[in-house]
This record gives sequence, structure tokens and C-alpha cells, in this order.
Amino acid sequence: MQSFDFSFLKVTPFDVLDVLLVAFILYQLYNLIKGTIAANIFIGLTIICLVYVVVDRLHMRMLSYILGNFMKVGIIAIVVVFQQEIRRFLLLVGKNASFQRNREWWRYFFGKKEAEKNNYARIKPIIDACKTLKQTRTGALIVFVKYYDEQFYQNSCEVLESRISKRLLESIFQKNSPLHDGAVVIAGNRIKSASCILPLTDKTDLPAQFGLRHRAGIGVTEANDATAIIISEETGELSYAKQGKVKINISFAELEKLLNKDF
Ligand SMILES: Nc1ncnc2c1ncn2[C@@H]1O[C@H](COP(=O)(O)OP(=O)(O)OP(=O)(O)O)[C@@H](O)[C@H]1O
Repeated sequence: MQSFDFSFLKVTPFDVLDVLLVAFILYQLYNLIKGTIAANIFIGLTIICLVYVVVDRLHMRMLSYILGNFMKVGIIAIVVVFQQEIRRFLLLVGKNASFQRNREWWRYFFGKKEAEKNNYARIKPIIDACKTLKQTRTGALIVFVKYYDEQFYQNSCEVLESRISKRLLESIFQKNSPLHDGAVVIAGNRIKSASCILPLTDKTDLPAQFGLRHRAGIGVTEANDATAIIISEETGELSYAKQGKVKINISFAELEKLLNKDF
């Protein structure tokens, strides 16, 4: 019986690692563009690539010339078209390697209790304000950023630079307040700004009841290392957005856990 010779197939541990890393990167990219217009653009580009390979093999000169030229500028087109996704991908990579994440491990082994106690004092006024806003069905959008990018936020915001306080948050979102439209941005221990106009997500698979407030809350977490609490004026529901994904109708216990982890 004829036997097959697989001796040419030498698989080293680095090959396995290589494949795993590529699979991981593709999976992360898939997660980033899933449900967005970018997913359709990606499919379009893949189809053009496949057509190019076919027409090139069939020696259809005119079409392969046109598609070939298109492919040459393709890389620039990809960078332009996927600007947001590339930004999000780099943020994801940077975030996973960041000092902040390692500091969480540090906290876990040394002095976690102490850290949690301090954090609770920080997040309590926010949770209390959310309780009132939910009860009174007052729409609100509160964004937490690790790094406050002055350029990104200051152009469209009213600068506050104030201590985090329950009553301040409640009064900002009162319907008669001049600052109630838009988002409040919190960084570290400060309310940095209010009335911020944020980028909207272009996701196409969101629930029908999500309007501009929810789209802005999700959008800001796609473009930045940020998380957002969204309180619906219509239903009083509390949602929490992170990395472009949203948890709907969360409880206050859940909110406390999430803020403890992310803020
Ligand atoms: N780009 C934006 N950035 C920040 N806030 C925004 C933005 N666009 C709209 N908003 C806020 O969202 C409010 C309008 O919310 P809209 O009713 O469209 O949203 P929604 O997601 O349906 O929320 P709700 O359930 O509270 O109605 C505006 O009054 C404004 O405060």
C-alpha cells in the first residue's frame, strides 16, 4: 500500500503560536467590526480580492489591470476606511498591556480591601445620583475615561473641573439645566466636563428603542478607552457601555461591580 510522506510538514511550537496569534487577531478584528458598516465594507473588499485572483488566473487583462491598480492603493484605502476600527484595535492592544491592568493584579494580591474601600467612596455619589435619575426618569449619559483627551472633549464640552458630587450630577441632568443636553465626562476624581457632544456609533444591530443618547454612549466607548452609563428618559432603564458593547437594564448592584472594575 502506498504511504504518504509528511516529512516536509515540520511543525515547530512557534508555528503553532503563529497560527494561534493570527486566529486571535482575526477574532478580535471580527469582534470589532461585527454589526457595523465596516463589516460590509470588509466583505466587499474580500470579494474584490477574490475576483482579482480569478480574473488574473484567467488572463482577463483589462479587468485584472483595473482591479490590480485598485489593489495597489488598497492599503491606503483600508487605513482610511477602517480608521475607527484600527484605532479601536490599537486601544484594545494598549489597554491589555497597560499599567492599569497590571495594577489590578497588584491590588488583588496586595491591599485589595483598601483599594476597594477607597473606590467605593469615589463611586457612591455616582450610584446615588443614578438612583435618583432613574426614579425621576431623567435621561443621562455619564462617561468615564482613563485618559482625558483635552482635544477630543473640550471642543464640544462645557469645562467643569469639579469634585464628583451626587447633587451636582443630579442638577446637571435636570431638564431645565442649560447643561443637561449631552454627556458628563469623569476622569479620575473629577467631573471634567458636561454637555459633551460625542461621536455616535454606526452599529446597525442595536435595539429599536436606542436613540441618540444610547448611540453616543456606545460610540464614545468605541473610539476611546472609556465606559458609559446611559439612563433612558423614556424607560428609566440603566445601561452600561464598554468597548462598543452595551449591557441593558442592569441593576445597581451590577453597576457597582462594573464601576469598581472599570473606574
Ligand atoms: N452626539 C451626542 N452626544 C451626547 N449626547 C447626545 C448626542 N446626541 C444626543 N444626545 C443626547 O441625547 C438626547 C436625545 O436622546 P434620544 O431620545 O434621541 O435618545 P435615546 O437613546 O432614545 O434615549 P431615551 O431613552 O432617554 O429617549 C439629547 O437630548 C441629548 O442630551
